Amino acid sequence: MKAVHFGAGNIGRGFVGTLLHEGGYDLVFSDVAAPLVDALSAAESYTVHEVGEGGQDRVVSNFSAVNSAEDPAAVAEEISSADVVTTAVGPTILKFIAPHIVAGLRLRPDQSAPLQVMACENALGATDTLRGHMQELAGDQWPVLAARAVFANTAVDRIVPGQPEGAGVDVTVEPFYEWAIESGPFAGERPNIPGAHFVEDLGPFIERKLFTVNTGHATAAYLGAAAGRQKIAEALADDEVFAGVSATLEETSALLVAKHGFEVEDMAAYRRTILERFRNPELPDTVQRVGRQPLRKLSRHERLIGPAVEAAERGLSVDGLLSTVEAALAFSSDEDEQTQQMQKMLRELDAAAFTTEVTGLQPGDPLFDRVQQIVAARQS
Ligand SMILES: NC(=O)c1ccc[n+]([C@@H]2O[C@H](COP(=O)([O-])OP(=O)(O)OC[C@H]3O[C@@H](n4cnc5c(N)ncnc54)[C@H](O)[C@@H]3O)[C@@H](O)[C@H]2O)c1
Ligand SMILES: O=P(O)(O)OC[C@@H](O)[C@@H](O)[C@H](O)[C@H](O)CO
Repeated sequence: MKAVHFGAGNIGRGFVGTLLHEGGYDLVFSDVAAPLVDALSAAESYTVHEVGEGGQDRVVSNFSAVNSAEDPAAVAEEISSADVVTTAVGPTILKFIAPHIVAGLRLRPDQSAPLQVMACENALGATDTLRGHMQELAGDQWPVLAARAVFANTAVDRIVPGQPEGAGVDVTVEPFYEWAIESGPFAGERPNIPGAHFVEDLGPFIERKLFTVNTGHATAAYLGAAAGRQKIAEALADDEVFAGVSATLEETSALLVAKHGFEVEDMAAYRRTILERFRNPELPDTVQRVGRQPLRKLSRHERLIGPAVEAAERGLSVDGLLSTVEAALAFSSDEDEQTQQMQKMLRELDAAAFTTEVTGLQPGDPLFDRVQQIVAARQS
């Protein structure tokens, strides 16, 4: 069995690649970072160090690496004979992955079992987004190519921080993981991924993950940065940040209970587990990594505005979520392009234009006025 995985970064090596390896797949990593591809090509194995309670080392082997920028033909060739394709590149990069999968499907023999495609990104319906890009590219050929693949949305959860200098291709991760995959598309022939669970309706799972783990994480990062903390664990040790994260997560839990019927006690237990994960003192995770790309995180269907709009429509509290939005606007980073772009937009656009462009909220939407006021206050 063979799996081609796009994005050999933190979660790619530290989670998706690890589980695919443990499921018996020969792995082909595809990335555009030449030093990373070279390092993987030169390595026979790498070690995933799980740090924190119950953590152990896991060794990943039987992999190769291809640079998709330098050798797209080799990537297409690998996909033509693969069983599974996964991605962990970031939601905005999926449009650059689509041409490779389309090229691979063109080469794929009709009698092959359908290629199983799963985008493992922090976004609602990421695989649907990838398939949409592919369909657009394939044009009239799409019905033929689409018959050669199945597409399943997934929700992946494991905190994989940025890796320290000199770690090579080894990865430090938390012991916890969860991978939920839509079962419907597979018609019985599911990929062999130990520890993954298959669900008929992914909607509640991905929203529970994105609007709890990622909303809470973003809140810890933005409030933590405002309080001068560098590590996520340090941010959580600050009583005010902790109170802010807890308040925000109570709001998203109330929404998830109302919308999907999760039990109140189950959501409380889920929150406790997540807060413990954030507090893991052995995990070198930073507010800079977790707060990266604030324009994506402030967009309409993402972890802050997404649940805030739905909570407001139900008459639920959104004060905590809006405090996180306020802190996000103050976020600064020397490394992150989007953060600098956000600061530039705050300087150049008026509050109404910024609110519309960044959050997707329109005048007349329930939260538009409150968000616009937060933006205006930031600009004054
Ligand atoms: N790190 C985590 O804790 C975590 C957990 C769950 C989900 N995710 C999601 O996984 C995705 C990746 O996150 P990450 O933390 O691993 O980021 P990362 O930056 O460590 O890895 C992304 C990798 O994608 C590569 N890449 C960029 N453009 C590419 C292209 N066109 N083709 C092939 N590879 C390309 C980069 O070179 C990099 O190696 C994001 O969507 C993120 O939200 C991350
Ligand atoms: O990857 P992002 O930028 O969408 O979000 C940053 C973190 O919240 C995220 O990477 C988490 O560590 C991860 O989603 C945990 O499963």
